[in-house]
Amino acid sequence: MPASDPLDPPPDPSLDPSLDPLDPLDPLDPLDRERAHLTASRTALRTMREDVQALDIRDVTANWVNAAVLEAQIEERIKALADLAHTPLFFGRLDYLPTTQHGQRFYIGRRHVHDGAGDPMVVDWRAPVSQPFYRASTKDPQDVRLRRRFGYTGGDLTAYEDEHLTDPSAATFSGSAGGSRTSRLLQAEIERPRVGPMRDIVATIQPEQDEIVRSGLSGTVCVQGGPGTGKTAVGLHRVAYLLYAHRERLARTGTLVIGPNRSFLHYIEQVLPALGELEVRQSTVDDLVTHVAQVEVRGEDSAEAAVVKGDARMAEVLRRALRSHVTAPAEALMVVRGSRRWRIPAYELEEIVGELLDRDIRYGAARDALPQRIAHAVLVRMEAAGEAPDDRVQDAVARNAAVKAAVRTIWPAVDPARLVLRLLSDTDFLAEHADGLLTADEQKAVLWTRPPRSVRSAKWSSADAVLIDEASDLVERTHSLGHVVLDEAQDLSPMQYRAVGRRCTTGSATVLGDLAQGTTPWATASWAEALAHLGKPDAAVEELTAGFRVPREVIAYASRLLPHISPGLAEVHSVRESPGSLEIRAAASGDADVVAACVQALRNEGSIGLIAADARVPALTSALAAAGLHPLAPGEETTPDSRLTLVPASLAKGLEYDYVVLDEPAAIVDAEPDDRTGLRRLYVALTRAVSGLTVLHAAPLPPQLS
Ligand SMILES: Nc1ncnc2c1ncn2[C@@H]1O[C@H](COP(=O)(O)OP(=O)(O)OP(=O)(O)O)[C@@H](O)[C@H]1O
Repeated sequence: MPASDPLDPPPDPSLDPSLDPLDPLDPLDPLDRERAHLTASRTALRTMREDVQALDIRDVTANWVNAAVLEAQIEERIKALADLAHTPLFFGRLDYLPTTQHGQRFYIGRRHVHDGAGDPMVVDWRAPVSQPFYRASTKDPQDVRLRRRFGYTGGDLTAYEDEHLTDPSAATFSGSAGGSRTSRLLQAEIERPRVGPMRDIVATIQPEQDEIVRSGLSGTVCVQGGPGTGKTAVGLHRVAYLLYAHRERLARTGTLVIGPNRSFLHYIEQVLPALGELEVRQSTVDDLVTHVAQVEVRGEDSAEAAVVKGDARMAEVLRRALRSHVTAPAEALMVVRGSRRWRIPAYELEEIVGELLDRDIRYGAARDALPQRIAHAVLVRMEAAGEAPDDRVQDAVARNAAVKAAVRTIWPAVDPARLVLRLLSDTDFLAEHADGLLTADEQKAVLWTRPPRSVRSAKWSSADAVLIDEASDLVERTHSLGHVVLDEAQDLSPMQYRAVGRRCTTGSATVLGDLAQGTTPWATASWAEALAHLGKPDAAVEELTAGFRVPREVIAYASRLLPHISPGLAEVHSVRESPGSLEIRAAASGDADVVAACVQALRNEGSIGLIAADARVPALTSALAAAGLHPLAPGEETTPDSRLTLVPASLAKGLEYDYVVLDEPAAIVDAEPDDRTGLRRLYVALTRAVSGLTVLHAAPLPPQLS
């Protein structure tokens, strides 16, 4: 584009090296200068979009298919170049020392913007040149002289904050709001009311989080972190980073985010699109496996049965049961071709079968290979008899009716769901294959008391679907993706880890969780074990301990439970400067007090979560309705007009609200099969609040809290 093009952005004073923004004699106010750069960047972005819109593809595409593909790509590009009013184009700036990057200045934003000459006006936060924005410090300035963060109100640039990384005498943070030892913009971001879905943290990713976000694609990372340490946020930003750094490879192989339930997935689903990534699938483990198993989950297991079904020993039971379908041939095989007959004796067939069983290949692949192996044996005989058969003859023999019939008997097709159905209904079949693996009691626990008639009529449980998934993988290898993020991983059973692991056998994973928040009877006891089941025993385990959600006083209160639920685990240290509020009240008049506490919480700005034991939800719904309050369900998006959510304790994990009213802690503990699980559930519920927590109790509080 010529320099005189009227669409060229106006000259940008912030990039004029003769004007130093830090020079007290500079007549321009730094904020005005930055606003001018913002305006110029927006104009440049508009021009980029208009350039794409004006592309004429008639002459460059040979046929309509290519044209349609190209048009779709252009549409995507136009969408990606939209200027969203409430998403600032840049949130930071780096001024390098003259020794590096030619002393250049870079504005850091969610996407790359360049001017008419192709020079960057905003660089993508994921570009290597942006990394010091997240990692540099006065101890290690990484050749950066100045780091500047910007504050926005609505879409307007209203504040900035500087760190002079090479000047030890400067106040740690200085800027339009004055000097401070901690970042006021970070504090403001953390304390911003939480109405709406989860949002990105791209402007304020912390150094230890950034290390995880930017770690390489080839390795699996496991992150242990207490409530609110940013595990989910880090996992999602890691996906965005990997898609930037390895776009082509991941476009081919695919990326998947796994969350604990659909309400959680609804809550997080906007983060990646906000970062410009629209192509990432999000799913629960249940959805993943039922899709493959092609069964519906309609049943529920007792805790005892689910623990056994989720145990890794079941993988071996299934393997044995599947292989038991292979039978040694009883008699010789006769193959007739033209006027000749070829006889393969039983012992030779047995050798072929034995060799296939010894090789570590899938049941289905071995079954597919068997006809060719038999045909080969026939060919050897033909050659010995002086014939000169070629590959076509071998193929024809492999398709011979007698060979096919032999394969059907020796190596029959097995339907994975039917196999599991039989294992769970046929006492003898289970006993035969679980011998030495499961005790008699364990076998009894998994057997159906009233076996279903068919796969379709069976009331499959979640754990059953995972068994079918395992069996399917034994028959046919599961397709592996390039990268899988597994959130709230601590709740998975060994068999579920295996199900996730086979979806990234040739790729890598990011495993996120908190051992103290494990609330399933099979919850993970150690990450080393979990990673072994996942098939990534060498993964690095990182720990995050800085808390960005829960106020100091509240996390200290909840942490009283830690020695009882996960001894040895580090307590979260809240980075929140403002104290937040914690109130613990004995409620005299039951539900009326809870409703009153919600009404009071609604006087504050932001979202309100009323968390209660699942069984209390109907009564509380009625009590709220009587007061004219109609709460949302978890995962439904809060809006400025509808800010109250009634959260059954079983669905609270991963979610957060500005103010939380916690109903009857003892009921939350009692609803679980054992004390430790109950206290863990309570720990989750106590750690959902961003600004204030009110605990109401009619029954005595669990003694571990005192
Ligand atoms: N660097 C950061 N800057 C600003 N906010 C952050 C940062 N890191 C995390 N947060 C915020 O802290 C809150 C908690 O983060 P997140 O939900 O990712 O934590 P978590 O470790 O997954 O918590 P839980 O264990 O409870 O699921 C979110 O609102 C997130 O946006």
